[in-house]
Amino acid sequence: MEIDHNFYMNLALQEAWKYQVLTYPNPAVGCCVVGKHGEILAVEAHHKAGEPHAEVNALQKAYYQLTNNSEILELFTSHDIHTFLIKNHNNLFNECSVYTTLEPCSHVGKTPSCANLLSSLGVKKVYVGANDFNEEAAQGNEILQNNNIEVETQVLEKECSDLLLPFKNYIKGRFVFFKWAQRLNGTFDQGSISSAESKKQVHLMRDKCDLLIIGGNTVRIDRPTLDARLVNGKAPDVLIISREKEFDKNIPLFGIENRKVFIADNFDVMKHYKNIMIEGGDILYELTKDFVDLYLCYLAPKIGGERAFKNIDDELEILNADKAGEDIIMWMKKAQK
Ligand SMILES: NC(=O)C1=CN([C@@H]2O[C@H](COP(=O)(O)OP(=O)(O)OC[C@H]3O[C@@H](n4cnc5c(N)ncnc54)[C@H](OP(=O)(O)O)[C@@H]3O)[C@@H](O)[C@H]2O)C=CC1
Ligand SMILES: Nc1c(N[C@@H]2O[C@H](COP(=O)(O)O)[C@@H](O)[C@H]2O)[nH]c(=O)[nH]c1=O
Repeated sequence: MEIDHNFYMNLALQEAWKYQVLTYPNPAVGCCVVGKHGEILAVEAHHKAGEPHAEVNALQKAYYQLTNNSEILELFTSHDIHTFLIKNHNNLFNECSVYTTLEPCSHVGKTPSCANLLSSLGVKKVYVGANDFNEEAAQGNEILQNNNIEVETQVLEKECSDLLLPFKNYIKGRFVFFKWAQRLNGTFDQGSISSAESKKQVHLMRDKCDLLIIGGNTVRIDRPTLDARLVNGKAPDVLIISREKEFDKNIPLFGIENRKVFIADNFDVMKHYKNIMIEGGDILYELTKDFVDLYLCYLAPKIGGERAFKNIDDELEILNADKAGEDIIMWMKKAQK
């Protein structure tokens, strides 16, 4: 395998996708710090809005790799890590390169500016995937260049832009993704399919989304709860898509405090929500295909079940594939025809 700039950027991308959607309303971002001999010092991502950016997490780990000083690992806020690095860097990063999927931020918001931090540390070169189109945070490249840091842009630009698709939609007002679990023979029915790790990931996503859409039949068959209990998270509001008006109110999803449940044969209520997850089968897939932005499939190494996605003639493009426990997880968008 050729170890080139794309190789390092790919590591940053792969790490960032693990937190896709979980950084809402922030973008998913990854960062890789490389030492003077090409050795990987850190591969990190932004985990959650309000917490350190990918660059800060990666520089924290890289500092530890270079110094073995574990004091820095005891710091958790972006502000504390910035302050520590600026005070203690001792020009350690002068020969290091930094690969970041998104232009380092220029503005001081909930966290200090990453472009300023990289400038203060005097890193050798910064490789950037996609430029920031969020006007508030853009101009990071310019700050770096004004501080004599070499900057190379558009490294794996298409892949880094795809990573930002949810964020672009948050900014426009609404992001919708369709998630389902299936077996190797394409079936999605008859109970538990996913690994424990996948189920935990799905609960992290439920915790972050504000509306969960589900089919009427699923509610009648599964009698689901649709909360985020595996991660002690909050339960999203629920929209049941159905031709029926009434459901058995003893079904656990109706018993969750502070949750709204809508029952409708249309999607109008979506206009009040910004981060929407659909958990559905083939019928819901057809009903929602005009407005779904991304698809997320958990593929389990199992065979069984009965109902599969049939009579659907669609092509999707895989944007990222990873493992979640025993399952393969795939983020996809509609293929350009
Ligand atoms: N593996 C996974 O990730 C998932 C699996 N499932 C499984 O799928 C099975 C249930 O599938 P099903 O609910 O059919 O599939 P879908 O998730 O595709 O939901 C479709 C629902 O839409 C409603 N519907 C159909 N046509 C219309 C219409 N024209 N207007 C409004 N509503 C309409 C129906 O509800 P109604 O009949 O009330 O009108 C139907 O139940 C269950 O076994 C469940 O466990 C479900 C979700 C995710
Ligand atoms: N079986 C299955 C899923 N099924 C979805 O999860 C719902 C059950 O949610 P809850 O009652 O909160 O546990 C169910 O109705 C269906 O929408 N999802 C997955 O990620 N993997 C799985 O294997």
